[in-house]
Amino acid sequence: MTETQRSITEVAAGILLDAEGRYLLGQRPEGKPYAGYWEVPGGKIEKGESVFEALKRELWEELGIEIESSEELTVLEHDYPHAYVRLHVSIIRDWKGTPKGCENQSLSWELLSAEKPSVEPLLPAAWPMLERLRTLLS
Ligand SMILES: Nc1nc2c([nH]c(=O)n2[C@H]2C[C@H](O)[C@@H](COP(=O)(O)OP(=O)(O)OP(=O)(O)O)O2)c(=O)[nH]1
Repeated sequence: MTETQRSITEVAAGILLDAEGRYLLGQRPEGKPYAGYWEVPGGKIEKGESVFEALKRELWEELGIEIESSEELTVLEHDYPHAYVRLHVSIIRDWKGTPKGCENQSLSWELLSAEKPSVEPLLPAAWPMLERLRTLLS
C-alpha cells in the first residue's frame, strides 16, 4: 500500500476529569504498538459503533467504569509509522466505579494545572488533546 492509500484508524479517547482538576493517564500494555507509552484511555472504534459507544465499551474493558455521558472536545489526526489515526476526544466528568487497570496497565492521575505530566513518555498525539483541554478550561 502506498502512503496515500493508507486507511484511517478511528479511535475514541476519553479524558476523565475529576472535581479536583485531575485527569487520568494509562500506560500502554506490552504487546501493543508504543507499549510503555502513556495515553488517555480509549481504543479503536469497531464497525457499527458510535464514538460514544466505543468509549463506553473501552472504558469498561480498560478501567471497569461505567459512563452515561461525555462532551466532545476535539478531533485530531496523527500519522504514526504503524497507522494513520483519527482521534475523537471526549471529556468525561461523571462515571460509576473507581478506575483500575483491568488490562494490568498502570494508571496515573495528573493535575491539569501542572506544566507537564509526572509520567513519561506520552504518545505523541496525547499532547495536543491536553493542550486543547487546558485552553478550553483556562
Ligand atoms: N487510547 C488512546 N489512543 C491513542 C492516543 N494517542 C494516540 O495516538 N493513540 C493511538 C494509538 C493507537 O494507534 C490508537 C489506539 O489504538 P489501541 O491499540 O489502543 O486500540 P485498542 O485498545 O482497540 O487495540 P487492540 O485491542 O485492537 O490492539 O490510537 C491516546 O491518547 N489514547
